[in-house]
Amino acid sequence: MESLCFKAPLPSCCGVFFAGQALSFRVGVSESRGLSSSSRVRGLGLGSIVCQVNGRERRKAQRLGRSQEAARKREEVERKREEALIRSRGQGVASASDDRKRKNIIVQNLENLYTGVTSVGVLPLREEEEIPVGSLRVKDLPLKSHETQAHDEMSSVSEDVEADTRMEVVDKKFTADMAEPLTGFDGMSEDDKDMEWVEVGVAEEEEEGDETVEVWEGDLPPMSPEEEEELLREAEKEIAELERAAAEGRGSVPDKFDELEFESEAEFAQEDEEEDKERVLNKSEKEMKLADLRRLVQRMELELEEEESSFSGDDPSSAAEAASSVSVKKNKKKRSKESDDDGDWEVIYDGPGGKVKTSEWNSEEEEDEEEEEDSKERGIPAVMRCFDRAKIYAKSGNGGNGVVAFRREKFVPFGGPSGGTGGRGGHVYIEADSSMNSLLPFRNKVHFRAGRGAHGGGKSKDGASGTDITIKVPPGTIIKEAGPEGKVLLELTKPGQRQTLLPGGAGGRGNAAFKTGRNNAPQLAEFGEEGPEMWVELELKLVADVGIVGVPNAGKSTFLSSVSAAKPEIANYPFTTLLPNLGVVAIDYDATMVVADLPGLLEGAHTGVGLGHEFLRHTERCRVLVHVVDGMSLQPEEEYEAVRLELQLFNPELAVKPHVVAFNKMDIPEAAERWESFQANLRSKGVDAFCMSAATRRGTEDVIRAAYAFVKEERINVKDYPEEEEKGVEIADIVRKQRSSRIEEFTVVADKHTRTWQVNGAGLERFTQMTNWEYFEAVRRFQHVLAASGVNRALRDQGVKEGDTVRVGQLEFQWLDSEDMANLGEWKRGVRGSKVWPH
Ligand SMILES: Nc1nc2c(ncn2[C@@H]2O[C@H](COP(=O)(O)OP(=O)(O)OP(=O)(O)O)[C@@H](O)[C@H]2O)c(=O)[nH]1
Ligand SMILES: [Mg+2]
Repeated sequence: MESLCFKAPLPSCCGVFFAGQALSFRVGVSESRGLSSSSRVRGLGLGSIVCQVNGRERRKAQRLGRSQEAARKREEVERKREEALIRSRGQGVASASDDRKRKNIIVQNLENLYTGVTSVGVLPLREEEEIPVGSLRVKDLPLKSHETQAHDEMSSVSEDVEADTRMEVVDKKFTADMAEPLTGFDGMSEDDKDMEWVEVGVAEEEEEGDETVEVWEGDLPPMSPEEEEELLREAEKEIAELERAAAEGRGSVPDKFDELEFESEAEFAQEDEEEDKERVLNKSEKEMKLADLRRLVQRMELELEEEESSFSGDDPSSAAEAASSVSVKKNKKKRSKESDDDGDWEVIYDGPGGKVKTSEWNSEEEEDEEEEEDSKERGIPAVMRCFDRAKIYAKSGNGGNGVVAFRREKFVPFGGPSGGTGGRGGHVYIEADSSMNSLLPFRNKVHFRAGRGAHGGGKSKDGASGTDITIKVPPGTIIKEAGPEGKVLLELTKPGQRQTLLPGGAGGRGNAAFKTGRNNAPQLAEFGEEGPEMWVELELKLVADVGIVGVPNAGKSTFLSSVSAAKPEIANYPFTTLLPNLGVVAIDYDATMVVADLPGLLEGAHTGVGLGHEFLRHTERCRVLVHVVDGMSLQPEEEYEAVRLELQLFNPELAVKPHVVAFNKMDIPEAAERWESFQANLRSKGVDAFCMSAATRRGTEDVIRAAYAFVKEERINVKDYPEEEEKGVEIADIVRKQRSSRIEEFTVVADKHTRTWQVNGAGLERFTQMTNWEYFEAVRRFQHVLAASGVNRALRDQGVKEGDTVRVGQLEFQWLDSEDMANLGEWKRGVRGSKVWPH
C-alpha cells in the first residue's frame, strides 16, 4: 500500500499558488464511469492518478463557491468532455501493446486536460473500498520536463511528449495513513495542503453506465433528477461530437478545450454581473419590505394605543395585565441584578459620593433605565428625540502613577528618593457654543474621555497632565444626572459659558513625596487616582425671546417667515413643523430678538397627545409667547382656550408668561368675519388681541412690537438666570466631596451567610484604589490606615472572625486576628525592590 508521488520543479506560473495561498477546498471530480468505459485504461489497473494543477483550476474552484449551480453545471459538462477526450485518446492507441506507452498516453492526456499539471502520482486505494490497489509505479510515469511544461503552458499543449524526459522525483512516500488524507482531505502534510488535487479514478470493476459522481466540496446541494437529466443531455451532445472527432482522427481537442475555458470565463463574469444585479434588486426589495413592515407595526401600535385608551375604563383586566407584565419584567431585571451582586450588597454600593460612581454595576443600572426610557419614547422619531435631548458618557482622565526611584550618581552614593509624581488626568469641560442649535451631534458621538496623566519619572520628574476635553453644547442646555430622577447639575445659557463637568484624577505620588525624618528612603509609590465617569443627560430648552404657539396649521411658520429671514417649511397640513425653527427679528438697529416657531399643540398635549410633551418643553425657555389663532377655525375662541389650558396644565408657569394673541388669516373674508366676535370675547376676559395676515404681512409688525415690549420688560426683570453660577458649582462639588471625604467616614455592612464584610467610604475606597500593592511599605501603610481609621476596631466590635472576607472598595482580603506582621514579612521577601538599596 505504498506509492510514490512525483512533484515537478515548480513552474513559474505556479509560484503564486505555492506562495502560501491556502486553499479552502479541493477541486476535483472523482469518478470512474468515464474511464472504465475505456478498455485500454481499464487494462492498466491503475489506482487513482493524482495531478497537481495550477491556478486555473483553483480559480474555477473559487467561483464554484460564488455561483454554485452554474459552476456545477459547467463542471458536469467539462467532466463529460474530459471523459470523452480520454476515451478518444484511449481509442487512438488501442492497438499499442506496450504498457509504458499506454501509461504515457494517460499522463499526457491528463496534462492536456489540466493545463499546468505539475505532478502526477498514484494514489494507493483503500482495500475497504474494494478497489484494486494501483499497480502503476510512478517511477515509470514519464512526464514533461520543467522547461517543456512551462513552454507548453505559454503556448498550447504540445502533442509530442518526450517519453524520456522524466520529472524530478520528490523523495516522498505516501503511506497507507497518508492515502486516506488524500481522498478524505484531512491530516495532509503541510506541503500538500497547498496543493490542489484532481483525482481521476480508474476502476477496473466499474460497470459501464454506472454513474458515480463524487464532488468533493460537499457543500453543493444535490441535483434534482430533472436537472441532472438536462445537464447530461447537454453534455451528451458535446460528447457525441467529440467522439465523432476522435473517431475521424481529427485534431487535438485541448485547443478547443482552452477556447471553451475562455468562453466559460466570460460566462462567469457575465453571471457574476447578473448575480450582483440580482443582489441589488433583492436589497432594494428587502428595504421596501422592511419599510412596509415598519409602517405596519407603527399602524398597529397606534391602533393598539387607541384601543387601550378607549377600553381602559371598561376592561381593567387587560390594563392590569399589561401593567403586571411590565412590572414582572422589571422584577426580573432586578432579580438578576441581585443575583449578580450577592444580594445584599447592591443597596450598599451606592456610596456617599452620590451618583458619581465608577463601578460596573452602575452602568448596568443605566442600561436598565435606558431600556425603560426607550420603551416610553417609542413612536417618537429619533431626530425629534435627539433634537433636544441626548445622553452622553463622560470620563475624566486617570492620574499618572508615581514611581519609586533613588538618586544614584557618581560621588552621590546615597542620593535619596527621587521618584516623581504622576500627572493629573485631563478634565472634562462643558461649554455653550453659540454656533450649535441642537443636540443632534450627540447622536453620532456619545462617549467623551479625557486623556490620562503621564507617569512620574526618575530624577523627581513629575508626569505631564492628561489632555482636557471640552464637550460643546448649544446655549440653553441643561445637564442632568442620567436617570428618571436625575438632578439638574448645570445649566448653560450664555454662549461661551464654560464649566468643569468632571475633574481629572490626581496623580499618584512618587517615593520622593513620602520621605520623612524617620524614613528617608521610602519604597512606596501610589497609583494615579481614577478619573470619575458618569452618564449625563443633556436637555436643550430652547432659548428664544419669543415662542410662537398655536394649534397646527394656524400659520405660525408663515408668521416667522414674514417677520424674519428664517425659511421654515410652510404647508397646508397639520404638523408641518416638527422641530423648532429660529429666526432673528430686527425691530430697530440695536433691537433684535430671537423668535422660535414651535410645532403645533393639540388638545391633550400635556398628556402627550400629538407629541405634546416634546413640543411643550420648548415653550418653557421662551420669555414671551405669541399665540397665533387660526382665523379659519370655526371656533377660534375655544381653540385659543384649549391651547392656553394645555400650557397651564403642562407647567403653570407657562400660563403666567406674558403673551400676545394674534388672530391670523385676516385676508380671508370668512376669518375676517369671525374677528369681531373673537376680539370681543377675549376683551371680556381682559386680553387684548391683534389681528394680522401672516401671508400678506398686514398687522404682523404690531404683533412683533407688542411682543418686543414684553421682551424688553422681561429682560429688565429677569437678569440672566441668577441661579446658573450656583448650579455650576454643584457638579464639581460631588467629585470634590468624594475626594475630600475622610478615611474615618465609613460604614460596615455584613453578610452573615457568606461571612463577608463590606467597608464603604469614599476616602477609604480612594485610598485603596491608589495603593500600589507592589511595594511592601504600601501594604504596611494600608494596614496602618485600617487601624488608624478605626476599621479594624469596628470590624472586631461587630464580630469579625479569622478567615472572614473583608472588602474595601475593589479590594478583598481575608481577616487575620493577629496583628503580627510575620506573614507580611514572608511576602516582603518576594516583592520587588526589597533586595535593593537601601536594605
Ligand atoms: N390665506 C392665508 N393663509 C395663510 C396665512 N397664514 C398661513 N396660511 C396658510 O396656512 C397653512 C399653514 O401654514 P403654516 O405656517 O405651515 O402653519 P403652522 O401653524 O406652522 O402649521 P404647523 O407647522 O403644522 O403647526 C399654509 O398653507 C399657509 O399658506 C394667512 O395669513 N392667510
Ligand atoms: Mg409650522
